[in-house]
Amino acid sequence: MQFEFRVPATSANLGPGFDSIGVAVNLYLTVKVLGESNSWVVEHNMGKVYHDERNLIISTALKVVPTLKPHKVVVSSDIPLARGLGSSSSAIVAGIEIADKIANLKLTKQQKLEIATKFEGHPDNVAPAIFGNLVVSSYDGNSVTSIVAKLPRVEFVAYVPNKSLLTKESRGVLPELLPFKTAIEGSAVANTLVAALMMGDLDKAGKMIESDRFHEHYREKLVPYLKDIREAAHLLGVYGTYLSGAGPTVMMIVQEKFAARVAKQLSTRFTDGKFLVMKVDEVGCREE
Ligand SMILES: Nc1ncnc2c1ncn2[C@@H]1O[C@H](COP(=O)(O)OP(=O)(O)O)[C@@H](O)[C@H]1O
Ligand SMILES: N[C@@H](CCOP(=O)(O)O)C(=O)O
Repeated sequence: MQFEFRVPATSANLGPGFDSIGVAVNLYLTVKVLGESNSWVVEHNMGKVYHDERNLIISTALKVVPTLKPHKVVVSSDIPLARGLGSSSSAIVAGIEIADKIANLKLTKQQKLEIATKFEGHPDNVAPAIFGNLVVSSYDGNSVTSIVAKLPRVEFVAYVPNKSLLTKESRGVLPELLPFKTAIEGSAVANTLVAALMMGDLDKAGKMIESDRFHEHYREKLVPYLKDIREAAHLLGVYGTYLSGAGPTVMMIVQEKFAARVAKQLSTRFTDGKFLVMKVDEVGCREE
């Protein structure tokens, strides 16, 4: 059996939407399944990533269907690894897709979302990787409730540092508990963000994106440049700046057509990484 599909990268949190909100963007993990083989073989040029059944894509497929027959798979990706652009979520979604196709499970998107969230632990990246667009979700440890929404017309500028940061390490600096007052403030900010996005009020959305109470403050020591980029971005009229996923990428939401200019101007000052201009992916995981 041969098939090909791709999964978009995702940018999670948008500030206060910690573990809940994410958006699909137009960088892709492309997977070609070439046919049966004596053992699992994954061809790729992604550096330190396994080529056998220990590869996250394959280990995920085998978690879904342990008896899945081995295949030869060719993977290419323009999603940077461990940079806060959801590479592991895209790999998990790809693994579920492989299991679904080879074993003819006929899973619905909602079933794929439930499985992916269980594996990843939170739905904010896997949901937009599956559905495309902006997705707001909640997960109670058992089932996931999601709303897929279109964003107003904006572009994204990402500062992707040269140095990686594993999500696990960046979650390690977060507190066990939040004071009740902080939690209430954080929830109000997140609610207002979603309402502003739905009404297309990008100025208020930007203000809320930068008012997170849940995680950015704790992670600042891992991403000291966040504050400086945010300040510089304000001078360029950017709507809002946030830590993409667990970082280290810093994401800016920018008025359409200004993104290239913002990226160019910031790249003269922030030189220990690259700037990428992205658009929303409105489709999510799809067959090629
Ligand atoms: N396409 C892929 N194939 C196999 N493993 C992958 C792939 N993409 C990501 N991974 C694994 O996920 C790790 C990064 O996950 P994580 O720390 O959550 O960062 P990210 O923000 O990129 O999701 C990589 O170091 C690699 O082990
Ligand atoms: N809500 C998570 C999102 C992690 O996203 P990733 O792209 O860094 O894997 C978090 O902030 O830890």
